[in-house]
Amino acid sequence: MALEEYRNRIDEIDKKIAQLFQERMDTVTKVGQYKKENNIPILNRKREEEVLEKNAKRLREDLQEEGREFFENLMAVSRAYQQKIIFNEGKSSKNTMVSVGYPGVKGSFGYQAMVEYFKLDEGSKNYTEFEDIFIGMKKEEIEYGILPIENSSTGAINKVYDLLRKYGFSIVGEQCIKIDQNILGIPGTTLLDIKEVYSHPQGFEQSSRFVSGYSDWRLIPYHNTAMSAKYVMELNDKSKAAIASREAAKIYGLQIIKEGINDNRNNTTRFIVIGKSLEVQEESDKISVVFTLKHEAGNLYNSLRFFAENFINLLKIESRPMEESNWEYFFYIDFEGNLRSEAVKNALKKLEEDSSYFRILGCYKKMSMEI
Ligand SMILES: O=C(O)C(=O)C[C@]1(C(=O)O)C=C[C@@H](O)C=C1
Repeated sequence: MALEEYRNRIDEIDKKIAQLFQERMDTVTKVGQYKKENNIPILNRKREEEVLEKNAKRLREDLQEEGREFFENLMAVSRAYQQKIIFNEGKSSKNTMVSVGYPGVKGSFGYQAMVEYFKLDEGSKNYTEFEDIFIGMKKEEIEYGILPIENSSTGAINKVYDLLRKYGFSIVGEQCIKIDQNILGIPGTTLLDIKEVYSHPQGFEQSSRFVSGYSDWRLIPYHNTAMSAKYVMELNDKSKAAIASREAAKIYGLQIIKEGINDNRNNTTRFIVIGKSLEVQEESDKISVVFTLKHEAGNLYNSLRFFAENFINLLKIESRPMEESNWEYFFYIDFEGNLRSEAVKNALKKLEEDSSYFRILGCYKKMSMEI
């Protein structure tokens, strides 16, 4: 077949796709209208996953990856259209606009987590410190915030646990991000040129094995890994380097001097999405609570017993010191379940009775990440 004939064939196919696209967008508009009337958010991650699964299976095996990408983009276009046509009329309908605060700058892991979770970066705002996100929520600058809570190599991010309790916002979702740490420098830098390295303390800690091999390097803690990459780009000096992601190298025009320096190949950070209030949905399958117990023998054992008796699977326990009383703690517990389930209601009722302080932090969809 000649090129001309192939192009004619493509034109025919595109004609059909264009008709179907228009039909789909008209239907998407109706869904958008329904969502607006019923105060339902545009993004429905569960539905999108179903659409992707269903349609990938309809395709030949060698086309499934591309098919997923096609439908992912198609739904991103649908969402943007719903936003434009329905939610943006009369622009200031603040409660329907998703605006999210993330830590760091573009290219930070917080930024990546935000894009993954909300599937967009419009209406987002960056903040330097974790606490600034909580303050931004309080001042109603943003509706949601996304913050790292735990890393698979270095453990809990204590500051975020403390802020969660201090500000009283709720966890409404979570997102895991695979973390890669790299040595970045201006083009032409070699490992031997480097004298000073900038990164977030987490960046140093996650790459401690590699970094310990260069005892002459001065390690300078910085607000955020991507911000250190930006700073190194601005310094434009071969003796300065940053530890940050590949994404940050791309955004700030830096060269990757040494790739994948994180000690743990499966280095993953779990982020939580915080909102003003609880958002319990049918598919929510994880709950977080914080409580304190009277300082008496057997109290923690007794409270955890309520979970075992109700066959509830505990996922994580973390303790944080109470500033006002030495050697007493706030316990943060994550467990499987939905707040509407009887077993969960039973366990929480008993736990609340036994606690001197008790708060449900959130009930949201658990993100499992195979490694
Ligand atoms: O089914 C919906 O809830 C829609 O709004 C439609 C649609 C789609 O394009 O298929 C768009 C956005 C949602 O995140 C999920 C799916």
